[in-house]
Amino acid sequence: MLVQIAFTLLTTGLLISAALYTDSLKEQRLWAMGNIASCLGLALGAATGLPDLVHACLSYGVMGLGLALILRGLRIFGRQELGIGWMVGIVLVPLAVTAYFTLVQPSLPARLALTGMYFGVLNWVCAATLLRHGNGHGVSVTVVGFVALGVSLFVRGGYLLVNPQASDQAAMEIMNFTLFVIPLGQVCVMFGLILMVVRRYAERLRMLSTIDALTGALNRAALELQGQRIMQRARQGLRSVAVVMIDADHFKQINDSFGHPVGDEVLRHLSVLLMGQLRPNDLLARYGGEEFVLVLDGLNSTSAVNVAERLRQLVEQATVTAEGQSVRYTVSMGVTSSGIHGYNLMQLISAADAAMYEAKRAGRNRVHSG
Ligand SMILES: Nc1nc2c(ncn2[C@@H]2O[C@H](COP(=O)(O)OP(=O)(O)OP(=O)(O)O)[C@@H](O)[C@H]2O)c(=O)[nH]1
Repeated sequence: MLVQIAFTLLTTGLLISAALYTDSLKEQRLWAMGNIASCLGLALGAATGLPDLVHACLSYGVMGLGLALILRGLRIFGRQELGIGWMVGIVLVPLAVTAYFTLVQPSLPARLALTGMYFGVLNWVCAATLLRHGNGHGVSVTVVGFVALGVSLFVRGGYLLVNPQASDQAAMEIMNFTLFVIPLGQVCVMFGLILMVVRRYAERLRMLSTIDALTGALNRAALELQGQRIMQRARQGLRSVAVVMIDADHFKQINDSFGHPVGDEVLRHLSVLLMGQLRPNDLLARYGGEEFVLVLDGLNSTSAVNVAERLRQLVEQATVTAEGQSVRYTVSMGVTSSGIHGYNLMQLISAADAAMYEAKRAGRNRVHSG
């Protein structure tokens, strides 16, 4: 048990130290607190000198709290919540079992068996929660750990319930099995949780480095990287690729008349509207202040002009409401494709930009191809 506590403390230390260096994840803090509570519960279980009921309630209550915190972290990891009511319930069940089998119908084996089986089931609930809401190596390792912990706690509790006085060979084997599996399960859970945290931070970093914070569209660097890939795949598959440059008309006037925050809202609106119309392989990127680029995989210039015209009309018909004001705006678009300028992304962007300026010169709120 000492090794188990030492290992849990070590991994908790890792979770906490990672939290100190970065803007930490809420689930990471909950898992760290849950681990500390579990260790404390285990240590209290081994403590002596306290009245039996107090000793058992403290130990099981704190262990229950540890698992409730870990389960809450797992739900948050899966973008869900676990209410305080559920957490209190999770802690109260082992307390009620302990009180019943100490005060009402005293039986140490029944108490140990039922609380063990209960903690086993809670570990399975943790595994099921993760399986429903997560994926990746970290999740697999953690699920294996929770399942192993659940099996060993449940089997040990179940055997004790059926054979309260057993001290035969089978009892020894079950004890040896659980003594081997529980620390192993704990190791899997701890490493799995750390892997899951690392993956979340990697996802966060990738988001920050590829997504434009204001509009949610790709940023310019991501456009260049992902756009090149689309070009390459399209060239190999002998498909056409179209590029559309989109620029909000008289945007300076919108900022000047309604204020910068309303201008920001207009940009967000445009981005959401465009994203809602894209197919999975298309790209939308914010190219500059009020300029966006669309990369449309598999479209030639004629089809891309039709798409652009439909988008232009959608923007023209929309009203943006922000800061208590209603704003209508229009966009000018330039369209080109690989059929005219080849599969060089930067060349296509620059041709689409030139076509867009033609649309501006011709009076704005229109689509030009070039
Ligand atoms: N609100 C807001 N404004 C921005 C942002 N980025 C750039 N702008 C503004 O966008 C405006 C662009 O103005 P211009 O380049 O003159 O273009 P325009 O007024 O749209 O005129 P045309 O393109 O010729 O129709 C500038 O006033 C920039 O300050 C942003 O993130 N938010």
